[in-house]
Amino acid sequence: MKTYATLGPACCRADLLTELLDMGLTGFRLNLSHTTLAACRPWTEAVQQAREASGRPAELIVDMRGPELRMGPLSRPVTLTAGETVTLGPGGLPVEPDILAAVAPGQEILLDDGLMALRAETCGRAVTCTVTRGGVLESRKSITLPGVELCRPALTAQDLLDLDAAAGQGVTAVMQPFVRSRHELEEVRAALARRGLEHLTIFAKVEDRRGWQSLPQWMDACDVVTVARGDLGSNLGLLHLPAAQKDIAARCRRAGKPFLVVTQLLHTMTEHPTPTRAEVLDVYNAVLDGASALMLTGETARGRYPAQAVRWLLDIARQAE
Ligand SMILES: Nc1ncnc2c1ncn2[C@@H]1O[C@H](COP(=O)(O)OP(=O)(O)O)[C@@H](O)[C@H]1O
Ligand SMILES: C=C(OP(=O)(O)O)C(=O)O
Repeated sequence: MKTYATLGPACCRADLLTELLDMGLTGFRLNLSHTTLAACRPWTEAVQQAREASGRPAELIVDMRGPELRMGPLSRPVTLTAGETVTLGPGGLPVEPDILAAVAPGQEILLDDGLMALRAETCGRAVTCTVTRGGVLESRKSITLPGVELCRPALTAQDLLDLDAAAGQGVTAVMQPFVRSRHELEEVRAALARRGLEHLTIFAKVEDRRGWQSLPQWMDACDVVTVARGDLGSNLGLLHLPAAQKDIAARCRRAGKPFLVVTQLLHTMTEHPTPTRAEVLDVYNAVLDGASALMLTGETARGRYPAQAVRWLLDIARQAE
């Protein structure tokens, strides 16, 4: 079983990363939706120090921006209260123009993997919305328009710059968001080949219905299918996520394809030192369903108990195996 932890302010110290590798963690993921590779040099150096201190190779996966929809940067968190009106776009919260153009009145808009929700009221260059589920919105959180699909390139200009820096920063794999066709994976492979990085592993994230349904057409063009339950849950509706995960697992098993399960595996451990029974069962079941890899996100990137979360992940996986 391969196990990964997402890098973030809560864990990026060489001594802690070494401890995680010594426990048996396979490697780390850097989510480039929140940063650039160049800006993370101190973190990638900490990974290199941990490799040397532990004597383990430690994979380093960069998760590209790709076609994923994100809120723009915020200088500080914004509290959204149910019932209030909020503006997206010029004069309001930063959102890219192609997202605003795709919104029609009545559209549901989910923020931060569905933690918060809005309903679009009036649309134009800016979109006014009613907050239907409140919360605290932080910088560059995910934005989902259920049922709407934007046409975006597989790799952003920043992704290409990040790939330029990959060889010099010890990157071993890329994770491509919102894969919906072979074509996108071929673009990623070509971008890697142009940089002499054809040896990098490609993880392909299933994040919406089209990605799920087209899986048989593109599965063999990646190395590891990734069940990205954050966006997949928001796009399908949370109630449809279990069937989707089971179906993807079954298809991967039949094809002999490795697959990774990620997001909220041990979410409670972001704030608490132990997981819930439900989380322990979820991880155990993912292993029984044939997952070849598991990945923590916020638990290690920003949580209070990164080392304990990794310990639990490894222990549950071993117990299941
Ligand atoms: N490189 C980073 N720099 C700062 N904060 C980060 C970074 N990566 C992750 N985080 C924090 O950890 C949270 C959980 O990580 P992740 O699941 O990868 O992000 P998201 O939920 O936004 O897709 C992020 O929302 C962010 O608050
Ligand atoms: C891991 C995921 O991707 P991201 O953190 O980029 O939303 C997910 O959607 O489950």
